[in-house]
Amino acid sequence: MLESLKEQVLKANLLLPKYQMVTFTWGNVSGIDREKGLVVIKPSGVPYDELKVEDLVVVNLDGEVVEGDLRPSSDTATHIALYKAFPKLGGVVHTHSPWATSWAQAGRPIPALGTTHADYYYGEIPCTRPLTEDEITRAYELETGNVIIETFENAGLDPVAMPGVLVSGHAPFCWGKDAMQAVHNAVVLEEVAKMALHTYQLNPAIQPIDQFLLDKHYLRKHGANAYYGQKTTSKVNQ
Ligand SMILES: O=C(CO)[C@@H](O)[C@H](O)COP(=O)(O)O
Repeated sequence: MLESLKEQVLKANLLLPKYQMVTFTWGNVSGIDREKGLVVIKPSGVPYDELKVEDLVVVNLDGEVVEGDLRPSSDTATHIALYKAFPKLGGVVHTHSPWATSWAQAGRPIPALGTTHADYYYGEIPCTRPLTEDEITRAYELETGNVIIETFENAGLDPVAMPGVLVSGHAPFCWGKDAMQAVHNAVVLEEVAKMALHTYQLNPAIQPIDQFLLDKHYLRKHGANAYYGQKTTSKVNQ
């Protein structure tokens, strides 16, 4: 069951150490089959260099294991909450990548300071509020998902145009149309977080880029008339 999704989720998980997004067993990637209502996710605590496709765990949207001998990621409830709230998500990734995690630990959103950011994130990358003691003790992973959803609802953010978030005091979660795009967005977030910190060191007074530059870079890759790369329908570069 779900063999092709399992292969993609395995491949996506193995990109995390390749791109130095995780240390030890930190992080996790999942993918969803929305027709079946099933999520394939990394098993908890398994070293990436030992991870095999048969180790992956399949859970339903209640978080119940329906296939697999190992326990699913400890962050499974967060992944499921995001899939339920954001119907266009096909893959979710959580990392502790150091630069993005530094911004999350500082409780600071990452402003769009340049076009690298604008190419993937349509504006400031939000940081959630801290979880309350009750949320942490009662249902930590579920409430981690809920605080992300709350952050997006309060700010009126589109999770397609903003494919990631910083969880205050914790680390980033990213997503995409599938597990591979989710990891791609996580790698970009880490790069953008590193650049932003250095940008502020060079110029503490720097302001976010203007809306017209943000629009140009985001929409040339993701808009209805996108013309970046070789897969677009537009024939004319604006
Ligand atoms: O958020 C964390 C730790 O704070 C996670 O990244 C875990 O480190 C990964 O847990 P598993 O997916 O192996 O259960």
